[in-house]
Amino acid sequence: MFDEFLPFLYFVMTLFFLWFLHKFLYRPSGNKNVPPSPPKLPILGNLHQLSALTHQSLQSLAKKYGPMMLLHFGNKPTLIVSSANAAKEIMKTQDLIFANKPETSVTRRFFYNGKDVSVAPYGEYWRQLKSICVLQLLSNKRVQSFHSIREEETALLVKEVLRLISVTSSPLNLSEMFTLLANDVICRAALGRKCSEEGTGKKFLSLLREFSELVGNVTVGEFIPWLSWIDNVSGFKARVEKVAKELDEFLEEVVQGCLDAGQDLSGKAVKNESTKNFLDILTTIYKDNTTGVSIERDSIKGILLDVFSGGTDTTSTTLEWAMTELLRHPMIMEKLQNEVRGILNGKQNIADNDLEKMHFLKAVIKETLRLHSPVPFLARIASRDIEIMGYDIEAGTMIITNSWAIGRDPASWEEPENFQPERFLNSSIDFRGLDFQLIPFGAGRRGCPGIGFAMATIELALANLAQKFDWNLSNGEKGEDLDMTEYPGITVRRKKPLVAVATQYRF
Ligand code: HEM
Repeated sequence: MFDEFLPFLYFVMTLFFLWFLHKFLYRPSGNKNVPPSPPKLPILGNLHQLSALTHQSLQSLAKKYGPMMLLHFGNKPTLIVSSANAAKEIMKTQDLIFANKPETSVTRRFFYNGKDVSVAPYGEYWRQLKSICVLQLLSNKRVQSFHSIREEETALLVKEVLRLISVTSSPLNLSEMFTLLANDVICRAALGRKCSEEGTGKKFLSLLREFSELVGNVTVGEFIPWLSWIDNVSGFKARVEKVAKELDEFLEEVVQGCLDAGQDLSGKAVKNESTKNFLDILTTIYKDNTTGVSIERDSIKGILLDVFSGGTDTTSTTLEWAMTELLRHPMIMEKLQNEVRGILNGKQNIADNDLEKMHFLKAVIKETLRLHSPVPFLARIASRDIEIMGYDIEAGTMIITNSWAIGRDPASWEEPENFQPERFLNSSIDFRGLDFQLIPFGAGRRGCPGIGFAMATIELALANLAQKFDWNLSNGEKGEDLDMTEYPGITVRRKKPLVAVATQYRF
């Protein structure tokens, strides 16, 4: 009889021991002024208070505990930042102290132990990689040089809509189309080829999907190290290993292929500057020791992975939410169509200088990014003890800035939950990292270098869809009934794909 109770007794004793350990390890913070915290549990800390849509849970908690609150993810102290002022302290005033990003065993494995730009530790090598991204891969001039890629891929999107509406009256799956567009534009700019059309490329795209899922996964072992054996038993670590190995094989092959093909017999580069893709540029820097910049082979692969992981889902998600909001607000859609059709005056090809004049289009995109910041969290690590807004933050604390919540903060925005692009028409507020109430691309040293590239793709696609088609929801569904449920991940997409009915606009 007693034997039957033994496991239970062990269980209770283990819990008691862990509670005791916890009490011992979490020393009181003395006379330090720590930010407010919700009550936490032993072992779990505040993890039990988070839902799968973590940005929403953290927004709710911040309403109660304030714009700077200290949570514990397992044993990791984590400062949650939910206001523009606090974000400015982290990413502008004290940017240097918070220039490092947190690493996990998964990001270390995928990003070549920090040899890429997005998770590399702050320092001279990272600065070199970032300047390659800003000045060479994603400069305005380079973004312009990809104009024909954007034009051709957007024309294919329009052609596909025309084809589908000529053969079926079923609604179109816009989510799928935006994913294809974003993948094809980035693949061509990065590798000079379209991954969606050939066997190994298709496999690469499916590996990238798995990669996003794995990187976005919060595993028990990351926050409660002594439970990391669960990640082994569940097969998670084996999956990471398999996907990382296969991604590396693909990237290694394209890098070697470029190194083999990139020179003529005299050793000169075959391509001229205006036709170079990211891979050409990175392999040239790798081979050429005369520029004073040298990068490792792993960094070529790491940066390519950064560009794919940072540039594809974010772009397609922005398009998806923009069209969602336009379908929910037919008057705003009409205003956009009037602007685009008026400026183009029957002209079919949309040039960069046409887009420059489309102020309402730009306002629609800004408003989309305010309400639906595709990457809801900006992560940093405090490199030393520091006081922020009167609170003491310890070295090693993880900082999560909730850019999604800041975009909806009533302290910064009137009627924050409403989609009102007009709010940006007579306003200088922009998303380039200077106005902290709108930071979908982050800010400071670690801010996104791909803003120009992303905007060029998004503006052209949206302008074409608004000019060439009229749009409705399927089955007479009303805008206000459209399902807006979000799906968790590194980028926050719609849970259900966006489907809509298009009618060709006759000029
Ligand atoms: C709508 C589209 C996009 C959004 C919303 C977006 C958002 C972001 C965000 C939030 C960060 C982190 C910034 C921070 O922590 O302060 C980031 C970093 C980054 N993004 Fe983007 N991004 C987009 C498009 C792109 C594109 C098209 C590229 C490249 C072609 C790109 C490349 C990168 C890279 C390399 C980083 C890492 C920078 C670093 O750590 O220094 N992104 N992006």
